[in-house]
Amino acid sequence: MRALRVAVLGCGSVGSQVVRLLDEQAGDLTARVGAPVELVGVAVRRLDAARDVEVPEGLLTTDAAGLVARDDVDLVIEVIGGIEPARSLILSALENGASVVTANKALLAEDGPTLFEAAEKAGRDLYYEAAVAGAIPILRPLRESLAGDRVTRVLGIVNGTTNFILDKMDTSGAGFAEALEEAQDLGYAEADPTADVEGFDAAAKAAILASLAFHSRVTANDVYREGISEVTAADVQSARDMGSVVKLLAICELMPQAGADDAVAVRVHPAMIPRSHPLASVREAYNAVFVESEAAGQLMFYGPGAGGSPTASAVLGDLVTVARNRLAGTRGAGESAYADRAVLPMGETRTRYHVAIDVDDRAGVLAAVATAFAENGVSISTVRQEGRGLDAELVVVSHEATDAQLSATVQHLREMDIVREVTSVMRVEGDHE
Ligand SMILES: NC(=O)C1=CN([C@@H]2O[C@H](COP(=O)(O)OP(=O)(O)OC[C@H]3O[C@@H](n4cnc5c(N)ncnc54)[C@H](OP(=O)(O)O)[C@@H]3O)[C@@H](O)[C@H]2O)C=CC1
Ligand SMILES: N[C@@H](CC=O)C(=O)O
Repeated sequence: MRALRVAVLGCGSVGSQVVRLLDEQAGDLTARVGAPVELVGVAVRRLDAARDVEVPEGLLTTDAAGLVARDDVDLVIEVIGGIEPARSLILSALENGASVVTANKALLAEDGPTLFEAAEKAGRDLYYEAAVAGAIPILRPLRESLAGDRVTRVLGIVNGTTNFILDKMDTSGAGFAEALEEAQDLGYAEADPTADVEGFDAAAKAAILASLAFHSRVTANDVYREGISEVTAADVQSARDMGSVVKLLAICELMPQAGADDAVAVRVHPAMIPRSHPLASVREAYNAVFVESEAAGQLMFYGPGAGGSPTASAVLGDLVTVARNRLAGTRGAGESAYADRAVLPMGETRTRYHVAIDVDDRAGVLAAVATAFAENGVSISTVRQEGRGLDAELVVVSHEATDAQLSATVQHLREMDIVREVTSVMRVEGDHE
């Protein structure tokens, strides 16, 4: 029986675990695929770097381009990350007839269409389950299990590092900097944590989720993004006071448009959600994705969203599928982006705000604040006032309005004489009423 030949590009956190599992589970993989799976090369940047796995003699190479150009490679696993050389290597692998498995969310979100078109042209598979929420099977359910349903909303905690930081701030009262330091000490956050804390990683994952959920091409540029670096201990306390918790959410929604096809709105930002919401109980570095669809209703997928071994589990799952397809001479479902949906700008997205304001404690202040909301077309849901002597704190939660109306209201408040400071502004998701 001819073996399926696999090349792995990258042998870091994820690649080393892929190489380990290929060795440790060789027997089971042979049984599941229907042919032996043979590792034929592992491309890295530095041959002499310490590795978490012992790579078999003679397989390490710094010539990734040469490895993917070999005509005896059936399957290429790309776990280098970033845009280049990952994109060129994947394109070259497909052109040379190999099927590809990747965990590279940054590349898929930036230039997915180029990769999908190349896979289509080559008649090969391109699978990427590991790119969103690590070990959690979420892309296959969206692409296959829910293919007969109509998904209307996907709400996810898809970045483990920021969930760990926000959870720490919530449980210990720590500030952002202190919680980030702990995340770095524990190895969750990178030395440069920008992609995680500023929401770029979650935005890439949101683009991938939205593309699959709504059968339309959504790229990272279409995603409204705010990170968590501005979230303060006071914001987190404010959330606690109203029975809520702050989470960095990736929100993908189908938005009905009068006389036109539904548009999509995709955003990543910190938001307060009630503690009773299923996503509120997602602690530490765990991920969860909450899917709403017309026929199935509400579904939740939960598990470890990062780390070498969990991510390698998803990579190996794809490897088995792709290898079976290869043996059967078939292809998987491929991309399903038949709908060319408009992307709604953030200003037109409907949301709710929690606003905490430090005001002069004098007659008429509540009426003046209520007027500012009304003049911007925003209806108030709840108001809480606490007098503190000469000043008072007002906490207002709005009803749903467009994001543009809500941010204009905040600007209006900032310009009012009686407002000393707007101390906290955060979007609110889930039913607080
Ligand atoms: N880590 C995680 O928890 C998760 C990661 N992912 C994704 O998986 C992918 C890999 O991530 P991760 O394992 O953490 O990354 P690492 O930085 O740990 O590993 C990257 C690997 O790629 C190698 N490499 C870098 N540049 C080149 C090059 N030009 N040619 C050949 N090899 C190269 C490095 O070689 P060397 O070792 O010699 O430096 C290293 O082995 C990324 O796309 C990431 O987004 C997805 C989900 C979770
Ligand atoms: N940095 C990411 C790793 C997985 O994608 C995270 O923290 O979730």
